[in-house]
Amino acid sequence: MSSEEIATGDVANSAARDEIAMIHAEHINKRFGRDAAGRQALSDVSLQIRRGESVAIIGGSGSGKSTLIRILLGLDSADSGAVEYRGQPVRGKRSPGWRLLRRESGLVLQNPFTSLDPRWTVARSIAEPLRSAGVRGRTDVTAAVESALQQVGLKPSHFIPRYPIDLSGGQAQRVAIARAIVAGPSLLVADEPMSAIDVAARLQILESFKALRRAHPSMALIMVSHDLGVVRRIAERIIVLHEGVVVESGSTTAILERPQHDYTKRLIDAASL
Ligand SMILES: Nc1ncnc2c1ncn2[C@@H]1O[C@H](COP(=O)(O)OP(=O)(O)OP(=O)(O)O)[C@@H](O)[C@H]1O
Repeated sequence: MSSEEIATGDVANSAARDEIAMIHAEHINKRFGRDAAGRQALSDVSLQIRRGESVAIIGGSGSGKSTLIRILLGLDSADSGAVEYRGQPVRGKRSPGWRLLRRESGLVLQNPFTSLDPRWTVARSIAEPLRSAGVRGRTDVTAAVESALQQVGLKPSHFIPRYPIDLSGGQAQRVAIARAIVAGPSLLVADEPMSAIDVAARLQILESFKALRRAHPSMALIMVSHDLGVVRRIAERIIVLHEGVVVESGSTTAILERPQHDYTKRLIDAASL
């Protein structure tokens, strides 16, 4: 398809464009604080995420990674620029793109204990997105919860009755991942999913993500990570953010083995210390 065909932007082309970019973000700017002490968190960020691809967003602390993810998911608004999900605008909670994203995306955060309600059993936490989506049948919900637990390598009969307090950090994070994928999302977003987990359990989390990608080849994964070892194992493409600017992006091999930008070179050097 030519770029002219994509650029026409009519409804018929939305589906075609979806094949090319599931998420399409253009010229995103975001500033926190209006005065001189304010901070330009993102400057003119444009990117596309395709169906089924696995993309890592890397960058130092404060480079704008979480802000970018929040804007892509419609959880925060940009000052200027546009985000589309499957050809639909993501602009506030009434926008069609936001509604689609709410149904079709799952989010995994750094600390699983903040995303799981301590008063709820594992089964209830995992089932909650299904219930919000209107799935009511008890058998359907139980089957989906069990399947989600199996997909993250947790034995359903052991984990279904437990509460978060009975889980290790690694187990809790896998429950949080099960919750994020239980409704069969088209897009899974993970913001530093391993950084609060002890090193021994990180491999299991990584394996869970890899197994999910094999089981759901059309699901896109966006992962924010400081850990270039993780990024190398999970991502096909890397976007490098520095002070709110995309300084470089490309295939994982190209970025990690032949970085062009000094900042990327410094990140890679620091990771090998
Ligand atoms: N709600 C907010 N109010 C004010 N400033 C904010 C807010 N959220 C983020 N910032 C600032 O915007 C910049 C980007 O923050 P962001 O959290 O996106 O970075 P990050 O790359 O995810 O960092 P980290 O790796 O430390 O989580 C930082 O300077 C941060 O202090």
